Amino acid sequence: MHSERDTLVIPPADMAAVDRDAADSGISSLGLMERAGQAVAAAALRRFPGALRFVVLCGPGNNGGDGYVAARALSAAGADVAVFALGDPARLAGDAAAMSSAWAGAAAPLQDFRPETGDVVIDALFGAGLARDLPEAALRAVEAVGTLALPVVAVDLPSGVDGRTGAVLGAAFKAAMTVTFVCRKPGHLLMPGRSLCGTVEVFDIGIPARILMRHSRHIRLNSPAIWGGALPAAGQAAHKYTRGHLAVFSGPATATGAARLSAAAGLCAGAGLVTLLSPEPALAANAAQLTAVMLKEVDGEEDLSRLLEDRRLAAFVLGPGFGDMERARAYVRRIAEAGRRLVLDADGITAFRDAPEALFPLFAEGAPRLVLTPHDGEFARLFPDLAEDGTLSKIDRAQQAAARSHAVVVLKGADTVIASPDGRALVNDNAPPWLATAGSGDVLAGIVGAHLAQGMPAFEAAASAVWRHGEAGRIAGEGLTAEDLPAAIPPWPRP
Ligand SMILES: NC(=O)C1=CN([C@@H]2O[C@H](COP(=O)(O)OP(=O)(O)OC[C@H]3O[C@@H](n4cnc5c(N)ncnc54)[C@H](OP(=O)(O)O)[C@@H]3O)[C@@H](O)[C@H]2O)[C@@H](O)CC1
Ligand SMILES: Nc1ncnc2c1ncn2[C@@H]1O[C@H](COP(=O)(O)OP(=O)(O)O)[C@@H](O)[C@H]1O
Ligand SMILES: [K+]
Repeated sequence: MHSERDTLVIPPADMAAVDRDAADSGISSLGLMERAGQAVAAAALRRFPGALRFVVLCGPGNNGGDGYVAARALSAAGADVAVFALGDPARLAGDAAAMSSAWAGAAAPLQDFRPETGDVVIDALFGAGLARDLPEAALRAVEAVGTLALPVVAVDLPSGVDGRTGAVLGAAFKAAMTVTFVCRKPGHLLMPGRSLCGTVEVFDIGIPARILMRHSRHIRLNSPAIWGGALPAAGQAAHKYTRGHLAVFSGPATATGAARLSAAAGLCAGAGLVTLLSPEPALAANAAQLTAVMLKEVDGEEDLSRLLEDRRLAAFVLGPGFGDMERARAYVRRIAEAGRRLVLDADGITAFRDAPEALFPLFAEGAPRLVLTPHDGEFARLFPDLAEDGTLSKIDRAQQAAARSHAVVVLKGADTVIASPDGRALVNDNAPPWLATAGSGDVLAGIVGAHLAQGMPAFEAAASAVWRHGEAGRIAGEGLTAEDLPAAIPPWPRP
């Protein structure tokens, strides 16, 4: 399990501030670079002991500086090393210049690099400072290395990956492993960057936690270290109502399965009771399929109002297969007015596509009570301007959406981001690709609902649900269908 420091995610601009603070407090930046480059060399030797030659590609900034240290360390370990430089090494400045001078071997121009089978490439062209598309010589190197499928060890980030957004600038190396320093950067976690990093090793080069914390902006890797303590303990005396009562709205007779998936997941995720609220025409279809999940007819606002008199109904899931947009909006209003907690998914989100401003004020008061679980398409319906703004990272988008809606936003995908209106954001990395299957999102909504019903704060409820959903995907394995997921939800992780 991660320690809290292991979960830190710091964007490159804030890392630059960390570096400045470290220097101001008397920490030698040259020493940091030495440790960074040594760590790269050690990792490369460990992972590729049979390399015929290490080819170190050094860029024009400090990432290149790390490369020169790695070249020296690999050479000192007896390996065959060749260095190729982008730009004239004589024009390097500061620490990178010092490390280039300390490299006793030659540095040929990058244009002369001809990869050979058996090479292991150390990519030290660009890291945190990449500011625009890769230059031509770097693009050619990426292509040549890709053609021979040579293993790449990336220093800090695969060159071409934007450390802030995970976007590819022109082209990028596809690394077998990435050795980064101090903590993860968003580009290691956000797609497509994550898929280009290979295994990520985070190396502590000795920057004290007090400096890191000063510049960390509440972005973390989603991990039980963050929310493990958020589940209220079920004492010996617990009964089903103390474990929370979740209600899930069913769709019409022809579309009941999605809500049943949510309900089943809610029960498996720990809600004491789950009731499916069904319109009259869908009662028979639902009744034929349910056992532990209870069934109740709710066919209009009056039925719902009566139901809301039962204060034990703590949390609701609305959206999976729901279908009726007008009724969705009316139900959401009732639930909000009754002060209940709501997971709004799928059709429940789409119902507000033309009028998101009608949704947000309903849940504006007090601690967040609304959890929105959009995929990218649904997100664009509620937040079209944020979806279109190409300068924003996925983390930025989720954070701004959460602040605007006063909801916890779960922006789904391979790199699901969970954001709170108070600015906290988590990036999830445990979901296997085979979770992308019809109905998988319905299961997630049910898990979030179960956590809300148990009284967890909305952010922790959502984040832990995303993590358990990812674990369930791993446990159920490749080839799973959404129906396999509820039974695979792992127990609550105890630290
Ligand atoms: N605390 C830490 O984490 C530590 C970090 N360390 C290391 O420092 C690295 C960050 O170093 P960095 O800031 O010098 O940035 P880096 O990526 O080398 O590139 C900057 C240069 O590239 C240039 N440039 C940019 N884009 C370009 C393009 N497309 N095409 C052409 N040129 C382009 C840019 O020029 P400019 O944009 O100003 O014209 C500038 O000259 C970090 O990734 C890690 O490896 C360690 O040493 C130890 C401690
Ligand atoms: N490539 C992927 N890797 C891992 N998880 C994914 C990937 N693509 C989607 N997911 C997850 O699968 C689920 C799909 O939900 P959703 O898009 O609502 O589909 P559905 O409506 O069919 O249930 C989400 O939890 C999402 O985060
Ligand atoms: K790099």
